[in-house]
Amino acid sequence: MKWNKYTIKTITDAEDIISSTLMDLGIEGVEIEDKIPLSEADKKQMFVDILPDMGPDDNVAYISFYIDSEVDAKETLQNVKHELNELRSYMEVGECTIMESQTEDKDWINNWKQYFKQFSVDDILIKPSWEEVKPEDHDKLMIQIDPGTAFGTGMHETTQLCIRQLKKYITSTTKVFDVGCGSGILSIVSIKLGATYARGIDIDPNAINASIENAKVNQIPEDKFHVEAGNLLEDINLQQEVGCEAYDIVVANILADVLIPLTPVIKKNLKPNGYYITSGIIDKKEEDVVAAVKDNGFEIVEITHQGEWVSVTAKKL
Ligand SMILES: C[S@@+](CC[C@H](N)C(=O)[O-])C[C@H]1O[C@@H](n2cnc3c(N)ncnc32)[C@H](O)[C@@H]1O
Repeated sequence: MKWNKYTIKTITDAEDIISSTLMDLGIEGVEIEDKIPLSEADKKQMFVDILPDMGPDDNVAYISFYIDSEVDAKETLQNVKHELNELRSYMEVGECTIMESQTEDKDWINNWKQYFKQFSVDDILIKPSWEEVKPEDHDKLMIQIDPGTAFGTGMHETTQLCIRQLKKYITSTTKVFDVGCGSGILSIVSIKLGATYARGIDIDPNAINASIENAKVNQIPEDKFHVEAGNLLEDINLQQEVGCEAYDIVVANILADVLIPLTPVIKKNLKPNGYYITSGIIDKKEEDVVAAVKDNGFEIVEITHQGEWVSVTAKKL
């Protein structure tokens, strides 16, 4: 299916009202480009730690929407122009010119799937649920993942760093707490490696559905894996509910800026001598995380690297 792309040039202050006006006109999904830096909350959710320099905010914003090229867009465009003129009568909306272009043939929701191919982390095969296992991989430990819109195909360096550390410390009696579970990949790998139980939490509600579905596809028994939505950093009830000194391993693949304040919380959840496996740390922030971990009474066991990413594994003393 080909799509016509319509891009409105406006100003940042008018982004919200124009977006909701477009939605009121039945346009589903808009794309906004501007130079406003991401908020701290956006950065955590999107797993972006260090932002490219975009230059100063020039107050210009572009709002794009898409219409199936086979559908007559004349009436919709007339309505859009009419509503933009209405807005202009009582607020500043900038130029509000509309540029038109045609996009490639794309399935916006599923397009990323062409880049997710099966791959191995040592002797663990991680494959999209829609691919077949190649004959040469039949003796590997197989994990099937469909992350949907949650984070966690396993292809990211930080996920692989965590998997390699989990392999070193999981035994048949290990209970794992997977903080920021995303697709559930680290919990599923833990149970497949022999852990007796895994508990996942994530602030992203999409992650919960993805984790439940992925656990089913990987035949994880229901009593071995529980997952729920929540913010471990801010929800004190959740911190207590997940259990004090309840886990042999806490794995947290989250940004350094979240890991640092999360470390004293996680210390309470870990059993004495338990392992704290972290990643999501960009190399420039390695020292900050190491310092926070040591300050909270952990002993650093190992620091591993892949590309520009770092994993710090520590033991609760
Ligand atoms: C990089 S992803 C990791 C996903 C998966 N564990 C993996 O290794 O591929 C980080 C996840 O942490 C979640 N997250 C960020 N801050 C959190 C918090 N305070 N409490 C719980 N989850 C959080 C995000 O929503 C995101 O799904």
